[in-house]
Amino acid sequence: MPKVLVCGRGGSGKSTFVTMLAQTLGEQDKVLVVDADESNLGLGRMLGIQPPAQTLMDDIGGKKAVGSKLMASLRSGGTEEVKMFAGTFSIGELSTESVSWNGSVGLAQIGKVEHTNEGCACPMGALAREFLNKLKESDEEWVIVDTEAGVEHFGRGVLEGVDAVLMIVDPSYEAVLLAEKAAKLADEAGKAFSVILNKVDEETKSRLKEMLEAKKIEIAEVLPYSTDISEANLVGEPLTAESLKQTLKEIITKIIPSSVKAG
Ligand SMILES: Nc1ncnc2c1ncn2[C@@H]1O[C@H](COP(=O)(O)OP(=O)(O)OP(=O)(O)O)[C@@H](O)[C@H]1O
Repeated sequence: MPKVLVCGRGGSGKSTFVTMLAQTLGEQDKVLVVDADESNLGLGRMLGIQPPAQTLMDDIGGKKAVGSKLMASLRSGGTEEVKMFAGTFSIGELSTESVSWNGSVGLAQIGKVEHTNEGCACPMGALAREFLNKLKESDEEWVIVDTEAGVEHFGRGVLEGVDAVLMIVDPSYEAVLLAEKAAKLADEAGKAFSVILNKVDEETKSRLKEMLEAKKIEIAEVLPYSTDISEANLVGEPLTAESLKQTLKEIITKIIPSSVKAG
């Protein structure tokens, strides 16, 4: 199954969507959710999964070690390749300390900003790129990547190892502009790109459709504003995808038509 990267502007609903998609896919397959947002702390809570004991960054020696490898590569003028993993690996080979499982859905975190003045997030971007490039999922496994707001991860090449990019667009002009930029960047990288409208009502849905169609951006699906979702997030409860399950299945079918099995 494919690796899917979910992006969007801040607060558009990326983590909410990733959670519900993972729950829906988890009914039939194994799903690894990769949290590539170094600032946000809420994904584990939404998924109802205790975050893993350590991040993938900790697992390979910490941010300083990765930063030194990046510096060495820069000093060599690019001749010294940055290698964080010896070769390819499967989901099952990831250490138990760096993935937490709840049934068929697992959560891994690239790394988090832990200290003031700790420097830029480039090591996280480099790690996310190599991790996704070298992780080989089977036909029964999905990888869903939750990203930081904006398009920085496009610049860092995080999408290199993924198969499809889903962009969450909430009702705002900024989201439309970002969708236009993300569509161009995904096209440049040769990745399938689809837009999901989120938190819309009938009025905002048709306005957004017009604006995106004018920019030749196709809308894969529409998720309405849901009071169940906003209430669960308000009190910090895990989310459930029950009311939106059919829509999510349609989204999955559009990403990869053969993925939804009978029953
Ligand atoms: N379909 C929806 N209906 C109602 N509220 C929603 C919906 N989707 C998301 N929300 C609300 O929008 C807010 C932002 O959602 P979420 O944290 O998933 O966004 P995000 O894009 O991951 O944010 P960040 O950029 O901070 O990582 C939350 O309060 C959530 O409850």
